Amino acid sequence: MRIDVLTLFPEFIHAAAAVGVVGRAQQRGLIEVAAWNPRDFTHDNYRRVDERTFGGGPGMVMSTRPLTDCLAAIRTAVPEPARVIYLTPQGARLTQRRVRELALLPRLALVCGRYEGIDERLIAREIDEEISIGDYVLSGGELGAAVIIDAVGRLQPGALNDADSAAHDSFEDGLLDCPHYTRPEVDAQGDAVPAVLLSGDHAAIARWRRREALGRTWLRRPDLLARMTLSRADRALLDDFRRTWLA
Ligand SMILES: CN1CCN(C(=O)c2nonc2N)CC1
Repeated sequence: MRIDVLTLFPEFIHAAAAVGVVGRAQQRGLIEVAAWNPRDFTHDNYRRVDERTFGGGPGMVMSTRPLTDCLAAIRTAVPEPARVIYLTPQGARLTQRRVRELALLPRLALVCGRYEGIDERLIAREIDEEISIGDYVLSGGELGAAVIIDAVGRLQPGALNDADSAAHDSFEDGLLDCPHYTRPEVDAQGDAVPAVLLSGDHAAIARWRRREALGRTWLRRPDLLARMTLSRADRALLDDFRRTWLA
């Protein structure tokens, strides 16, 4: 997969994509991340990339001409067409389901706005999809781009090894992840690892993990549970968790 990022801060994108699983995926040739700076597509002495907004009021808007020329260069950089995504609070909230769909595409182009954003006509003309990473306002789209690069990059075949398995990540099956424990078995405060995890009984461990994932989702994100149709076995595990929790 190739991801092109239009950003005034290429160094941020390169740094975010160079570490961890995504950095390793790049080294393995599983993903390619390229950053493009619209400032390189300006033609004035000051390399201006912002303009005043029509209608007056505070805030600037990113200049359209450098963005248009930068996007044209991105589109023609390689033959593969890209799905062009604009990061914005006005976008659809990013979900793991959408991440899994985006991870299957051959190429993405992520447009990172700064200031008040980009001209609405540019959105209508150039943007395929608007995505928000959450209901809060950031200073630019770069953090959203980094989120997409990481979430999509780690799902590329071969990116994760067993230690990083995405199989039981939160949201992968609609549920939050179960709790995790490592050494020591009993910590300095005297808190012990749940005995089932030390039992070697893999079936019991799997049941415990599923029960905890169901219970944690019920407690923390009932909205996720409401969207699910639980199997008879899951309903029994959740009932057991609820009985214990409410006892
Ligand atoms: C123009 N700029 C405004 C701030 N911004 C965001 O707050 C944002 N991006 O993605 N999810 C978000 N929330 C990016 C775009």
